[in-house]
Amino acid sequence: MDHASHARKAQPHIESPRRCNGRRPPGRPPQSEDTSTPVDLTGALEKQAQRGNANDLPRPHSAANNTGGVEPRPPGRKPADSLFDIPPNLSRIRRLLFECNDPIEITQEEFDTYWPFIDNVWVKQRSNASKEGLCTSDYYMCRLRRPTHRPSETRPPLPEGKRPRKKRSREGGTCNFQIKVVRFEGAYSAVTISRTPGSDSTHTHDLDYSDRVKRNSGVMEFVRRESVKGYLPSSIYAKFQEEPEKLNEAGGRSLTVTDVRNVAAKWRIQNPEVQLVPHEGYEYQKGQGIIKSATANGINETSQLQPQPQLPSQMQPTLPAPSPQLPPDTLAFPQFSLEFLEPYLPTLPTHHSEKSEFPHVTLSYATSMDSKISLRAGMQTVLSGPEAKVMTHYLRSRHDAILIGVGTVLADNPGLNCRLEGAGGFGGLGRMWQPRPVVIDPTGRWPIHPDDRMLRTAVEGKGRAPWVVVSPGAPINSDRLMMLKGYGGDFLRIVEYNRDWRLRWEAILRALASEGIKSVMIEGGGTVLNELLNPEYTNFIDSIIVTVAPTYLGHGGVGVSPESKLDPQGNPNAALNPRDVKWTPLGQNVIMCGKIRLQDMRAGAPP
Ligand SMILES: NC(=O)C1=CN([C@@H]2O[C@H](COP(=O)(O)OP(=O)(O)OC[C@H]3O[C@@H](n4cnc5c(N)ncnc54)[C@H](OP(=O)(O)O)[C@@H]3O)[C@@H](O)[C@H]2O)C=CC1
Ligand SMILES: Nc1nc(O)c(N)c(N[C@@H]2O[C@H](COP(=O)(O)O)[C@@H](O)[C@H]2O)n1
Repeated sequence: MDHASHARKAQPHIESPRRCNGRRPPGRPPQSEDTSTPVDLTGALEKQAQRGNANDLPRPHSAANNTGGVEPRPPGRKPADSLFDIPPNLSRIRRLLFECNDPIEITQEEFDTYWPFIDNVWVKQRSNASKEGLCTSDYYMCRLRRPTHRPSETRPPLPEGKRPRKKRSREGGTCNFQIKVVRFEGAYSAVTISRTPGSDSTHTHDLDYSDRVKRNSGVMEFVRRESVKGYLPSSIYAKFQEEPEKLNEAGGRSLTVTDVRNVAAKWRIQNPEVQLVPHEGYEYQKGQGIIKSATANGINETSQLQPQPQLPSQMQPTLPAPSPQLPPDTLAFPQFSLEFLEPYLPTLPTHHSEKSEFPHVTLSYATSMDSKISLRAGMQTVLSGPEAKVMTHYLRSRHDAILIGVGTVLADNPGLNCRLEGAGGFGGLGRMWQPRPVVIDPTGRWPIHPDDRMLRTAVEGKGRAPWVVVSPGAPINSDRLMMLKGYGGDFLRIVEYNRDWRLRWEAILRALASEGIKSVMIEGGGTVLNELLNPEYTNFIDSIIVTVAPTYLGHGGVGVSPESKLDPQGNPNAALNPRDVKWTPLGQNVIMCGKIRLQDMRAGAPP
């Protein structure tokens, strides 16, 4: 984006699946099965059924007995009028990828086609990459590994007159099912999916239960594609319900109109002037919602799944409607006081807030005792305990933007959203409390893929899509531009450099302010923090909130340490001393808060 422009009306770009040529990767030993042609999913399904370990899986239909499972058409095409382009055998392949009875080897293209329809089942735990980057292993655990509720003794007492909410516990308790997804890239590309040694052999629940807990991104992508055409969410929802077998096959049986609204809201925010319309043959009627037009088929047929007829006001229920089930990664709102943070935070916005030249800047990161923020560059390292993590998400909710360098995106694949209960997508409306992720990527190193957590988070209505700060020479072709814009993100070109051909932070911060960002929390990584802690930039930093962990990560870690400073006599001096410092223990961590800026450079700010 030209940083003064707000034109974000691009149509979405759907990436085509990557191709592979079926060759074995160099240096990889041949396996007992012939892997020179990767096992195709339907073939794997056949084999499982023949070995008798496919439980009650039906054998694949042939074209002759195709009663719904096999689609006699290639993926990526859909019959006229259908809102779904469902790949062949989807429901059975979803079950295969859910059960993971035997290791499965598939092509990258098959993985890209089917994984979005089953990703709701899994939560990624960690990734390992080989030295050459040709092989990556991603470890996933079943999303239902965690319990739904806290034990009652840790729950705070309810205010007087409030009835305890009925909490359903998880079907079958928690689930210890874990898988490993190994990808070989390069000339040959293949993906193997297998259970990890520590995994249980089955889930404690069925696939339908996972689908009820969370919608998969394949289904949400169908919703997004329809939303960007400017249709009313209730109309999209009604249209989906017209194809129940397709919706079920894709795992979307539990799709709600709220899910559709959340996806549509993202596009709507950027296109407020567009008048949303029902689909052709539908109309909106007060009190009835979306109904089929009388002209459509000669009858005035009310859509079955639409809002209930309204009750007269005296009959409206007095209790609030039960909260929809929150996503499993929701963080409970802190029950401990975070008051100590207040002096270091941006002031809460008012209607009269003036536009400043620069936003309030908070540096916030977690460090070891030896000032390392990760074990090594490119490796995500957890340093915050549960309480400090909740604090970080609270801090995210208090800033308009969260900024990181591209090194951190590539290392961590972060969500950069606020997952506190009550934030948008976690029980809150729209994008309430959700900050804008900002990535400094001057040379366009981030490939930007729909599977990236920041994009997935945006699609799921649980965060905003990122703005990517680039330099003028960054390779941004129209596909990348359209894709990022399609998700609600954008590129921000900065043309001011310092002596070392680095982007000037004043320029980045000024551009963010001109886009309406009044506060930005900078999380890292090492390169970004080390630059900003130098005297050249410290007058742009308002405060610093550091989570200190009781560990030494050692010499190989990514360190945070500004350049040394000398006094006028040439003797070494402390590089930076934060002011108004406060230390607060929080669980296993200690939080250090301090102020950095000496004079306020922001236009209109008091001296
Ligand atoms: N514990 C914690 O709280 C946190 C830890 N981390 C960890 O930090 C590590 C990543 O740190 P690191 O590798 O240093 O990466 P960074 O995230 O700091 O990104 C560095 C890259 O960002 C670009 N960049 C940053 N500033 C500028 C600028 N002024 N002008 C131009 N480009 C700029 C450069 O890209 P280019 O090279 O393309 O020019 C640079 O190489 C990861 O392991 C991550 O897990 C990250 C955040 C928080
Ligand atoms: N506060 C804090 N503590 C840690 O221990 C960390 N490793 C980080 N890392 C930062 O948080 C990002 C991950 O965010 P999501 O949970 O994916 O939203 C990561 O990219 C770092 O910026 N922070």
